[in-house]
Amino acid sequence: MEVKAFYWKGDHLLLLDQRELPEREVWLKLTDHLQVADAIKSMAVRGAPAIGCVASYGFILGIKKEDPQKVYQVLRNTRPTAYNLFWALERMMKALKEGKDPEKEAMSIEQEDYNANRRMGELGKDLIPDGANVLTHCNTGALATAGWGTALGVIRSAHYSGKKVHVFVNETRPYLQGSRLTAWELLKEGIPHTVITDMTAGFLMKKGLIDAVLVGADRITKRGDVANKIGTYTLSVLAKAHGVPFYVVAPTSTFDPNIESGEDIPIEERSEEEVKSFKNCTLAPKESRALHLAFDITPAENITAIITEEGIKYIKP
Ligand SMILES: CSC[C@H]1O[C@H](OP(=O)(O)O)[C@H](O)[C@@H]1O
Repeated sequence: MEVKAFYWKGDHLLLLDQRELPEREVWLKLTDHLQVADAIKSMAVRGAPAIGCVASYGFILGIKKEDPQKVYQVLRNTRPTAYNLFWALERMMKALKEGKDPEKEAMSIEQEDYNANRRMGELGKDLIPDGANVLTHCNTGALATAGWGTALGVIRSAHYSGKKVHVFVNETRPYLQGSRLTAWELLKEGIPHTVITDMTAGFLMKKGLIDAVLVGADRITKRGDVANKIGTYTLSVLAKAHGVPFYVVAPTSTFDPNIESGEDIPIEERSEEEVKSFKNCTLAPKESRALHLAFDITPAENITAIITEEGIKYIKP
């Protein structure tokens, strides 16, 4: 059975609490938009496409009792970087204004995202040679989307096409989306993988042990700059220095048509506490300051290709 991050149940949303993985599978029953907003803000659910889908269902729950504009704003204000959130909420508000069934709209958003992931998997799998060692950052799998995944979806598709693919999984401090979530997904399906600390990737590239890097995206600008999990930019510089192909995999719902340069993308800054401790484990003196930028910007010049459900855009030869 495929991994799912959420299930819409008509009058509530069942959400897998990703803060509890990999030790526990805890499902939250969300019955109003405030609970959904809190789940997004606290990263019980995360991942640009998943956030868009879940916010759409939160919008349905909210407008049963609240003014749609208020509901829209509450959900919109949860996290500032992932464009899919705004794209989905604008689509829901438009559907409402046009007299369409909002529940059908939200379910279409979910189904379209899943279909896009499968399509990107089919397109992207041919870029992964049989026997390849690939590196991925953060979590871009079923937990970050409506299912299957974006970058991890390409890796899944390559695996299920019969190719031998091994995945180096960047742990991705501080939330550990890689070591906690990507490894959990890959283990469930028996896809070979090795968790590494974030600082290991460059040395593996120098030793010729990485054949390609595949990452997701939270927002992509008109010129092809990409906002993604913090550490992505560093990986892109290392990949460029070592001649390793660097692929971004994202549906068209991640593309922001209003922004030219990545410098104009708002970068979420999260609590210092999330850097200085993890699940009650102290990682730094409580008196020390910490800087917690949740995303960074990778310039188009560092990207080999962007894979979308509409095709593969080669940024550079
Ligand atoms: C399939 S895109 C997932 C994207 O979202 C992640 O961020 P977060 O876990 O903070 O929501 C990361 O940037 C991934 O690439």
